[in-house]
Amino acid sequence: MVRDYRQLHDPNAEYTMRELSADTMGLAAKRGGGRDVSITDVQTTMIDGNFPWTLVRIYTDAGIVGTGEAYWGAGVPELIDRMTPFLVGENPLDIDRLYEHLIQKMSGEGSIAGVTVTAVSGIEIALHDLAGKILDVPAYQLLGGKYRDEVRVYCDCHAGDESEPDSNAAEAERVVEELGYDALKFDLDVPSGEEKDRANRHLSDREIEHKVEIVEEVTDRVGDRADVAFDCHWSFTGGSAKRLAARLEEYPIWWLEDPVPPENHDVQREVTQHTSTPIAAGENVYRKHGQRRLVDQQAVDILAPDLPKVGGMRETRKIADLADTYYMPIAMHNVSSPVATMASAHVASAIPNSLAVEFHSYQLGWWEDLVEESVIEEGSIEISEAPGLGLTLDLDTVSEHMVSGEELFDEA
Ligand SMILES: O=C(O)[C@@H](O)[C@H](O)[C@H](O)CO
Ligand SMILES: [Mg+2]
Repeated sequence: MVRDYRQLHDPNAEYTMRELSADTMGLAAKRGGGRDVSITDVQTTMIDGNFPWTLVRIYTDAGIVGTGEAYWGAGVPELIDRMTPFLVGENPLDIDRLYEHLIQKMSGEGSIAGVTVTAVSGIEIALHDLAGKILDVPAYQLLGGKYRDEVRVYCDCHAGDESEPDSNAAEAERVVEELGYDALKFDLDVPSGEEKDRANRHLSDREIEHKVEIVEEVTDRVGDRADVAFDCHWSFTGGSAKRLAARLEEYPIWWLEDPVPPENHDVQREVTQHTSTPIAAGENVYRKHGQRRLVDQQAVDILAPDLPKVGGMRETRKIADLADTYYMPIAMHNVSSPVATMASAHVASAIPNSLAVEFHSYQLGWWEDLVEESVIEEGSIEISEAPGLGLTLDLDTVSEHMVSGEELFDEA
């Protein structure tokens, strides 16, 4: 016999597991859904975008298909192929259990933990899309409902338009005025002179002053209209990062990102605690277990997990809740197609502490053509009430931009 909350009120009531699930099935059926669904297949295809975006589709015996996306990485489609037998026959609504199941199965096989988590993330997102469609609710409802109808998006302008002498400032102005963003990011590790490689380098004060100039030009030009972050791509030593961050304290910057390499959280913490310049990091850290240390150690001011890499939608929700116990905002890193961008937006809508979600592909004319819906407008994403992620893949555009040798998905 199974005890449940009804037995607290009616001690004589007894329900078996079968009766309980029949009850739940009845509720779902009334909503037009139904719990009696099994996974039949999982397919992937890769798009030649800013990165090789890996789209994932989960097929079911109810004819309902869920779409997700994994962050790029070597071997991700192969890993997803290896996970498919662990999913076939399972109920796609058991998202948390299936997530754990895959993590357990795949680590048992000795795969590289990081990329395996990336592959699981793509599946986890597709399960949310699928569950939303089965239950006929938008994905944010599976995560606790909405804090906000619109999610703020910041535009990663990379290194600016390199044909312009003051390229960052000119591009900042263009993106604010023509594209309607009020939140931007620029690279601050653009190679110049001897700074050729992206490693953890010691910076001379001359090099630091060059970076200060970039920050000054951009914030002078758009600082009254836009928040601007600067990304260092984990390039500097702790000592140089501290000196740079201290120098930037007088400028109105949103955050300084990844000044030091991601492996050593103690160095990250040292930099963050040494300066009033807000420090963000997190895009290279996996699962709540990795992110927990950044939070607990207060090693960052702003946490920047990448949803289709860190473990998916529920994992990001859990990480956001951990961060919230330290009043720490979440600025989701995102370099994905519209699929994982929309997954990030649903989570950003459902968590209390979302600051903004990144958009990395403003120079790629066909990014939005991958789906039938409009995604980003005037620097924000409106969360739709359509079931699941609320997106329909445009298979013609997918096929046009597939990495060579990839196969198109089966029709739903
Ligand atoms: O925060 C960002 O968008 C960057 O760190 C990108 O992920 C990086 O340039 C990819 O190699
Ligand atoms: Mg970054």
